[in-house]
Amino acid sequence: MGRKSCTGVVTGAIHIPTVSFGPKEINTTALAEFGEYIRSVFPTVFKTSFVQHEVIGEYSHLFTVQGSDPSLQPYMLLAHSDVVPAPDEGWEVPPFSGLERDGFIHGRGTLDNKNSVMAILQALELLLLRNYIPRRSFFIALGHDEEISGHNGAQKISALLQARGVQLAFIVDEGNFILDGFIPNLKKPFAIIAVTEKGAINLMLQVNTTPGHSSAPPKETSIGILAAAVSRLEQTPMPNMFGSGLLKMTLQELAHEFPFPTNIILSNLWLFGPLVSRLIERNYITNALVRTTTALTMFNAGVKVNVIPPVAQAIINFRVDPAQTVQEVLELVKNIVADNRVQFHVLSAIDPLPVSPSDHQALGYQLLRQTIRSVFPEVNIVAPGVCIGNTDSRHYTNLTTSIYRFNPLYLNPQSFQSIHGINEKISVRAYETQVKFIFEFIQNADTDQEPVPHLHEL
Ligand SMILES: CCCCCCCC/C=C\CCCCCCCC(=O)N[C@@H](CC(N)=O)C(=O)O
Ligand SMILES: [Zn+2]
Ligand SMILES: [Zn+2]
Repeated sequence: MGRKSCTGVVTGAIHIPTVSFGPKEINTTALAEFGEYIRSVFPTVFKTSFVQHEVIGEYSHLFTVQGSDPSLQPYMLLAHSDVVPAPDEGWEVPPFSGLERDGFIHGRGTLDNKNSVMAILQALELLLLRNYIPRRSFFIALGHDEEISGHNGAQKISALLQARGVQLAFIVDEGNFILDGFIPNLKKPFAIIAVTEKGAINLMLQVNTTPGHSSAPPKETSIGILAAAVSRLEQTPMPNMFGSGLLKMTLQELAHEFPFPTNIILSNLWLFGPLVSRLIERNYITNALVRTTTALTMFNAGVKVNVIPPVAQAIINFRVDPAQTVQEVLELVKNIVADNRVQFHVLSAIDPLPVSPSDHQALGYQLLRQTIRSVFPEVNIVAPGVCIGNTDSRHYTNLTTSIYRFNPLYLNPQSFQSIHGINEKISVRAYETQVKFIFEFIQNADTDQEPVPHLHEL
């Protein structure tokens, strides 16, 4: 390890404002500084002969850790160094201070996702310092533009590895967590490994009308027409897809942890499915698990107080349920808006990602499960699920069919709100446990043992 303490390295990382502001706006100075920073705090990683380091797309980092046994298929760990903006307002401590107080490191990126960047490199640094030589090769890919698409980071790394003929056994990225307090009546935490992620559409709606003097307004303006259209969309949720999704499987795995009568209800979803799906959609977080969500995120109109606005534009961010496609959602949207004065411009669209295997033979899934059981022995349930956000891992479907999105951290509804929100923080203990998790995971990936079917209680 360099000159800094275990958590000191995170503090320093948070301090560098690697903010992705908009589609093409990144803080290149901070990203370059971040590159220098990781070199200084993880010297062993950078000087080890069997660890190759490359800078891709100017600010992303690819590490190739050459294992001693070429017969084992390599895997890849992902994380990203950029963060979303964080204006000072509402924060208990300035978001880029990286202050350590009361057992927590505070600041933007402590959960999303500098914690993973630093924990992966720190775990590798510690292993190398102990002269550990991995058997299975692995890659570490640290994107620099995940929050605005991953086109210059993850996408370029993916293309480069494909050109080199690399195929991966599996990928582990950010995504789901060990969830605590999301389901009423369920006191115990449970780990969800996301085996797919929702799709996304950024749709711009635009209305053009003839400008004129505001003293004699027309019956409807571009703002009024557009406001009515977006309001219809907000008031008309997309269909509840509960019956067709992975969530049913997740809930069945959780069933026996609930007290009576919830355990019976969840074990008999063929009967109680409609009731359960109505309960799930009542909460805004769990609602995101049963349908395509509709978020009105931007609205622009008007040029002057006394001018009838010629153009009004709104952007809507949809997160597409894995049981639907982008095309299906766009059809539904057009039917809901039902006004041909409203133009549709799809700014970007991604279909939901394929479902990765989670059976007994799925190496990546089983290694995660095994490491969760070892590092978090109090967590009884590990189940596959859906990631409601998008991750850099979506750019790597050309290299593997096994993509798992899991952060080895506890998450409660309050900390969930801090991601992209205010007062994002990580406890020192949680960060140290994340390092331990990766430290063990890398070693578990080197064991001979193939995942073996485990016995089920009868
Ligand atoms: C029965 C299960 C209950 C589960 C409750 C759901 C709790 C949700 C838990 C974690 C979700 C956290 C999502 C993190 C995704 C982070 C990735 C991200 O921010 N991506 C951005 C950028 C992008 N690439 O588009 C995004 O906008 O999605
Ligand atoms: Zn992230
Ligand atoms: Zn994010």
